[in-house]
Amino acid sequence: MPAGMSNPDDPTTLLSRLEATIAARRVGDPDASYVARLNAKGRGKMAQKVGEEATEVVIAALTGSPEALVGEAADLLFHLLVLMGDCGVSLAQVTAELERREGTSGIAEKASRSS
Ligand SMILES: N=c1c2ncn([C@@H]3O[C@H](COP(=O)(O)OP(=O)(O)OP(=O)(O)O)[C@@H](O)[C@H]3O)c2ncn1[C@@H]1O[C@H](COP(=O)(O)O)[C@@H](O)[C@H]1O
Repeated sequence: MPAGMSNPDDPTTLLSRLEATIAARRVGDPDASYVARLNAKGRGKMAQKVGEEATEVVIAALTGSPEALVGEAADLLFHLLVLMGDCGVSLAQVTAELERREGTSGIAEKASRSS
């Protein structure tokens, strides 16, 4: 583990906890909660934030430091979870889809689409 890093939870555990926090805050006070504020602004704003954060990830990857990419990737994952929650899509559904794909080469999967 890089020096100065604490020992974080398992990534899936942390993302599940964040998903639960987001669900709880959604109905909170927009003056006190960023999630509640995003919820009050609606799905369009949530989707816009995902687009913005994705662009910032691209910029950090191409021109920034690895540390900058860490920050932008965290922003993107957070905003994606907010948007998914609003759409009724759970982290478990996404991990199940990734699990279904596990072991299938992307090259082989793409080739199978044309046959
Ligand atoms: N992980 C995050 C997290 N990551 C980023 N952000 C916020 O996301 C915002 C993004 O900043 P921007 O300048 O892009 O957004 P903005 O100023 O709203 O932008 P525009 O309206 O101008 O587009 C900042 O306010 C960040 O603090 C987050 N806010 C909350 N969380 C988690 O969500 C939990 C609940 O947060 P609250 O709902 O605020 O209690 C927190 O305990 C955290 O665990």
